[in-house]
Amino acid sequence: MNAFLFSNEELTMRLRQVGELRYHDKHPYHVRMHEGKLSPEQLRAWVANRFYYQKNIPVKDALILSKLPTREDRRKWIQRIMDHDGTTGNEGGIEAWIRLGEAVGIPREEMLDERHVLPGVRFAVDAYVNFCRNQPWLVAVASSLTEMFAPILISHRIAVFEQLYPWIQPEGLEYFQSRLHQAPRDADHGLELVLRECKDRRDQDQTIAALHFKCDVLWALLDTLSLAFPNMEDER
Ligand SMILES: O=C(O)c1cc(C(=O)O)c2c(n1)C(=O)C(=O)c1cc(C(=O)O)[nH]c1-2
Repeated sequence: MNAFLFSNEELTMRLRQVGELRYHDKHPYHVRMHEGKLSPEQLRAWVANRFYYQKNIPVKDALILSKLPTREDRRKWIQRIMDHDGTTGNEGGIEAWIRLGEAVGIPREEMLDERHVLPGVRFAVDAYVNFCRNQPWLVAVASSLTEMFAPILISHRIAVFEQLYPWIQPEGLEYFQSRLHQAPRDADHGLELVLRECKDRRDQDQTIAALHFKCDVLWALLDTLSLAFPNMEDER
């Protein structure tokens, strides 16, 4: 069976290919965002619904943390939870996302009580958390590897928000600024674990499938938003 094992380079390339084909930067909702074409209502809907993803990230990271085999692995992974939940002196990513909400005009309590979260978004995000709960840690870690593709998208998003959505208060963009250094670090660690732990071709295929699944989660989130907040041209 190991005669068919991919080299580390080949596996890395195949994981990257999943992103090239299926990452959510190619979804029409994102494409329109980056063309400056989302209405304030559509952009607010994206921020309020993505909050449900953001608040669940440290939950799924805690599930993965509980399965990691060594202290060294857990010490690195725990940083993700601190990045999102915050620590003394650093409010963390969830708070930063709430401030992004305020910067686009969503009151804090409306983010916290989840009144804008659509059922399909809830199902997609819950599926991701349950995937990480139920799958072996190698597979769950592989599903986080969309972070390999996030920095380019996020750096474009910062420029797009500044230039094409000048009504957004600039303080709101701090979340994205911090992801620019956090995401590559997380992606490097996630990839290191995957390359280290894949022992046979079945493991490798499962990691590719996990990344595929995760791209579907992100895609489903945007499909749900597109249905609930269609473009005016599509309505005619
Ligand atoms: O804004 C984005 O497009 C985007 C995408 C992703 C991603 O690809 O999963 C993450 C994030 N942001 C993000 O901010 C984040 O903290 C994050 C954690 C994870 C993960 O699966 O562990 N993905 C992402």
